[in-house]
Amino acid sequence: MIGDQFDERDSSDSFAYGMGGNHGPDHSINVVIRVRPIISGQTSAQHAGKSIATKTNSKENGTTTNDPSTAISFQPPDRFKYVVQDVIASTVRPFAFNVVFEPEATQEEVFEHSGVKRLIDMALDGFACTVFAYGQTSTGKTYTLTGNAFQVCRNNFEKTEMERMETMSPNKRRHHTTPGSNCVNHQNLNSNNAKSIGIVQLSFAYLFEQIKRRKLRDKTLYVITVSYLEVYNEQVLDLLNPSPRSLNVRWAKDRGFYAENLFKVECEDIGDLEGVLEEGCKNRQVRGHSMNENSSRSHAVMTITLSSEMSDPEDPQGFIRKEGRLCLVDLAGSEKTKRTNSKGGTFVEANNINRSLLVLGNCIACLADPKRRNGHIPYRDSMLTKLLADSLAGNGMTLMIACVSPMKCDSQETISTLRYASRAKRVRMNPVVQMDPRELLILSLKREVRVLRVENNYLRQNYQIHHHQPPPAAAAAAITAVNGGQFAAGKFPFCLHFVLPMISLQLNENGTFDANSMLLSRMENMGPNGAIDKVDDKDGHLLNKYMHDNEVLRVENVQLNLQRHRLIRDHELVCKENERLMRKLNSLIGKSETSSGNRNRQLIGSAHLLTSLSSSASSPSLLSLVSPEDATTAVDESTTQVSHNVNNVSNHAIISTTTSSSNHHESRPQSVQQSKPKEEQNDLILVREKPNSTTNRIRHSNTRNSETEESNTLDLTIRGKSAVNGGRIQQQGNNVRQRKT
Ligand SMILES: Nc1ncnc2c1ncn2[C@@H]1O[C@H](COP(=O)(O)OP(=O)(O)OP(=O)(O)O)[C@@H](O)[C@H]1O
Repeated sequence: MIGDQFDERDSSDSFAYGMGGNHGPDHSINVVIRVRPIISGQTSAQHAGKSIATKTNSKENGTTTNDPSTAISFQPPDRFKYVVQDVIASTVRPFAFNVVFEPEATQEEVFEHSGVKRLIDMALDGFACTVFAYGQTSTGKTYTLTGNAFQVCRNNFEKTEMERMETMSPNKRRHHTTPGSNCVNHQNLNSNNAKSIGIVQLSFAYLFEQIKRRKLRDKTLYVITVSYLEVYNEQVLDLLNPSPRSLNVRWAKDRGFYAENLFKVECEDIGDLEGVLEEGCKNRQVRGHSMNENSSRSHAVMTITLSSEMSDPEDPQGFIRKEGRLCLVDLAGSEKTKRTNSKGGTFVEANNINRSLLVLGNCIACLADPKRRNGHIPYRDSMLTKLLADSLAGNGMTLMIACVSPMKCDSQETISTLRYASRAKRVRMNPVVQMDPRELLILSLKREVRVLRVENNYLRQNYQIHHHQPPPAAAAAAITAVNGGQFAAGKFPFCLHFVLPMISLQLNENGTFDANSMLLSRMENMGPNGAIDKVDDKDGHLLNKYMHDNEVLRVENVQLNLQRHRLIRDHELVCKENERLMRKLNSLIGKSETSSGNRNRQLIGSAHLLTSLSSSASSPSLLSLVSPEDATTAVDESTTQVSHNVNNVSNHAIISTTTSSSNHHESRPQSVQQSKPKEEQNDLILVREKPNSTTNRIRHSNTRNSETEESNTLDLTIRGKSAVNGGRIQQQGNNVRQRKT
């Protein structure tokens, strides 16, 4: 094997849950290459001199040389690159893939390192996963998927059938139908060499191993159902229920394209699955041509549906149900009819195969092109692309195993297959867990209830509301009012008309109501008639419970939010009022300055303090952290405190200058203006040391004290904005200096 083990980068955790609306991270189709060995018989005259050994390379003196006879060679040190000789154009074409299986690779190695195991794990987790084998005829697609056990058995069976038919009368021969699955049974399969089984059988074993492990680990229970169909000459035939009538392919919004009336078999153990595989292989259209004596003439699609049920880790009474899917697709090989010598029926089959593979190529080309990806994709041009539409661009994960021949004579086809594969590598996938819409709704409601509870607690804490449950009657009344009377005592009509009114309850940050995107997407997923109209008793009970919790919390949260907005508005009004008062104060100061002189300078200081207080009170940090009510109280308190401090400043100043006055100890900011005696009017001059400094220095000088003839200066340092934000002004003792001049 060249390259790394298949990229195991993602765990299912990284994917989204949903029904297609919920988008997870982008992933591209994974592509691995398998080079078939030269098989006995190919050294015939047809291939003589053209066959090649794909033994990769040899190193001579540190440089790499490739065997000139090989069509495919690998180029160390870049192990992921290899070149294919284009015999006709006499050039080499470089290609790069993450994983390339050399001819010596065993079936087990392919299974281990191709990434199939990871896809099975994802399917068990609820994703839709697809493995498909693509390539020219006779490159080993069927061998890679199912080994050669069935081919050997089929040959034996066909031989004995021919012999029996020859002994029959013509009339009997006409009415003779193929017997059941007697030719290939479980014993047959096991009696074959283990190497001849393919990754499908290995997948079955791994699947049951994992199911057993999960059952023990988290008590997950799985129900496995299998369907098996083929697309033969553009007709869909059921391989488990053979009938000359083909199945119709229909399209539904929630399912995409699907084959109508397809037979599904429930499988309980690995034997059942292998029986289904045998039955399908036996009924599949196979014919020989000059390049492959067992050439598949149809595209075969086996779909294993994995319905799981596990207990919800977040709700001991609840269950999570998912529906994963594993699709195993063995495509018919592209062929040049000249080389395969196809005639008659085989020629028609070859044309149909080539045409459907061409349409598949066109779809891949569209999906791989970022400009065309979102435009029209021609899925409807063939039955194959209709059935693979989901695997190509749906919400699952896809692995392409591109099989190529090592022969030089096949180099053109090999190059074309590798181009195809390179293009497929660019197709982006969007894995989403497949869940029943009803289950998904329950899960999303549960999550919503949890989120609403957190929000509710937060709001209660912020607004210091201590009762934990809203009054049920009030809440129910509120819900009834909001839902237009359709809420009836815990019983919810579960359809669109119920969901619609809930949308009107969503309140955005601006205080206006808008639609809830989650609910909208839920509505979209429900389909026009409300796909979840009917609920059974158990689910109905759960749904009612979560819907009820959800509604009560939602209504309560809306009320709390309204309260919050009202408080914010009140707070803003208080701030505006403060500003208005400030302006009034300033104008009063201006008017009285001429008449009152120095006394009013003191008020300027107060005004500045109030201004800064007012701005700090309306700061967003305060609003966001403290409830408006608290904030308002804080503003009031801080105003009072500032007033006190202003007063104290004033008093200190006065104490230091006019020691005889005692009235000032009781004075209030208003009284600073009104009741101060004239002879005690002091100068309060606000001096900024630096224009942007946060430290303001208040210089106080009494020039009016004519009695003592003293001019006292008081320096007060007020901690600037930060202290003001806290609603306090701190006088720093060290910075209070009295100076006698
Ligand atoms: N890796 C391999 N090891 C051994 N034998 C192989 C391998 N790959 C293919 N073969 C053999 O090559 C022959 C052709 O393989 P197979 O039928 O699987 O090709 P195919 O691509 O499915 O062809 P078609 O498209 O015509 O159905 C078979 O006899 C098969 O046993």
